[in-house]
Amino acid sequence: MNIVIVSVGKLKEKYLKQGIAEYVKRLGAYARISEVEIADEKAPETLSEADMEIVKKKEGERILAKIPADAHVIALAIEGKMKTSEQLAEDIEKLMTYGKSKIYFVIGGSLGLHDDVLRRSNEKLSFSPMTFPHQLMRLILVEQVYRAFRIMKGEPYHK
Ligand SMILES: C[S@@+](CC[C@H](N)C(=O)[O-])C[C@H]1O[C@@H](n2cnc3c(N)ncnc32)[C@H](O)[C@@H]1O
Repeated sequence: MNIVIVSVGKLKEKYLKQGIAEYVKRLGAYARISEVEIADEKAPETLSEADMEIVKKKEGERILAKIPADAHVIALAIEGKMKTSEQLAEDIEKLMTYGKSKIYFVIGGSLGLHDDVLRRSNEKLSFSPMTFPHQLMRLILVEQVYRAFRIMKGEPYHK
């Protein structure tokens, strides 16, 4: 299974880099995991609605250019569907059973994901109704994907 995490913007915080690197290393025992960083557009607080749309559109085009046609795309979106960790594990296992070998998780930038990306996605996954910073979201996601593989394999994982 190839897991790709596509996210907008460069990861800056050292503590996040270390945390993500640790879970990527652990996940390596179960799947091929890679990260793709998309350049972000400047998004000052003063942007009009139309300018925000342009920012998201440009970032969205860059995201879509990285996604192959046969990928199963899971967009992270606050308004998406919430799942338990066990459900995520079950869903990844089902995708593997149905021969889907590429799962692309997509995390938006500070303004979120453009509708074109949401339309391309096969599902929208929410981690809660709260808004998380996109860089922190990467760490939370990679931990949950690792947890999913541990659950799938029936291996012990602290609750
Ligand atoms: C700072 S948030 C963007 C906030 C933006 N106002 C919106 O509504 O999408 C950046 C990205 O992190 C991800 N994200 C943040 N909180 C999330 C949550 N609770 N569930 C799923 N994804 C989330 C989404 O991919 C989002 O595009």
